Amino acid sequence: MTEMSLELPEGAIWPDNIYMTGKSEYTPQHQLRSPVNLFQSGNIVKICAPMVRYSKLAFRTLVRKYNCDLCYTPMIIAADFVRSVKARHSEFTTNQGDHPLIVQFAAKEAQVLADAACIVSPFADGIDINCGCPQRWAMAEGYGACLINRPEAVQEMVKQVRNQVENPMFSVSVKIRIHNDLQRTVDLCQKAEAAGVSWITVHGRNAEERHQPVHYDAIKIIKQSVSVPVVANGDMKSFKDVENVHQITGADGVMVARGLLANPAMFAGYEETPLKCIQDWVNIALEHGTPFMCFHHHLMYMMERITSKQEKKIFNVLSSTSAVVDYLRENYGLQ
Ligand SMILES: Cc1cc2nc3c(=O)[nH]c(=O)nc-3n(C[C@H](O)[C@H](O)[C@H](O)COP(=O)(O)O)c2cc1C
Repeated sequence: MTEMSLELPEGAIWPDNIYMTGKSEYTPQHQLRSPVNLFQSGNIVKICAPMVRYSKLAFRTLVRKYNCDLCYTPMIIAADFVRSVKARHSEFTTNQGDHPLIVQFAAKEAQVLADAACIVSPFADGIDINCGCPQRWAMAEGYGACLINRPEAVQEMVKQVRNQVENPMFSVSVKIRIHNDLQRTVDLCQKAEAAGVSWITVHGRNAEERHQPVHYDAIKIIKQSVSVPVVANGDMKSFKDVENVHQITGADGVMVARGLLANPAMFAGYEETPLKCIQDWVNIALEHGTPFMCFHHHLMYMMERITSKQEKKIFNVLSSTSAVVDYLRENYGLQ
């Protein structure tokens, strides 16, 4: 398969016959946009986290305008993706400008993950294995954070993707939480490294922790224990936080979720969402035909810090895209 298949119109969904061709060919263009190269630049790599319902194509397009270097899709269940045409169509949409892009999968079986990786490999730059989701349903299914206790299973998944996706520049990363006993996390990371993982993202909390302070010291120890790049994640709300965490941990990259929802221009150094960014979101979302709920939720997040209680009372209950656009025009002069 060639780059031609990337020339579908904005927001197009890839036809199923393209998915099913499986293995992709390696082309020099892949090398140019390899995410692994980003880590070799020496600059801290700024990453938009995987976020179910939120890190979709329209939002990725927005954050890329504001200095985000690398974007993740929301988590996709690999088994459903491989099995169901409907799941593929609803879960994965991309376009030509959506690079570098990592598709994050929830998986527990190496062959299923490798199949899913082969399907997306012509259209993305890498896949990530979710080893951090602490939600009860995910753990019960054997996905997410319970994988940090199965280092051999993680190794096998990394190896199978490496062996079965032909493009050598295609990345295979993992996103983990930490153990109470940090030595077990170090062991997991070293095993993942031995299996050929491209980089490791560490959300510096254990699977039980929610709002407790992030253990940046643990991320620092992990960074010192492996040679592959390490990405720090957790509680960065401003560019200053990014710089602090970079300094404390020595991490090669930073991954941000809620900070970018609140201010998609954060990586460009803005302290709060600039009006220009809100206008960009309106333009991008309308262009992509973003469903109202998603369009509105993002605006509520972005405007949280810049609107009064009174304004929120009105804005948050608006119930159609046209009502939101009218409100923004009348109150903020947006188009
Ligand atoms: C709305 C939302 C959706 C999320 N979805 C995912 C996901 O699909 N996969 C994943 O690995 N983590 C997911 N996370 C966790 C984040 O990627 C991140 O690890 C966590 O929020 C800590 O980073 P933060 O402090 O920058 O928000 C999600 C978080 C939020 C807030």
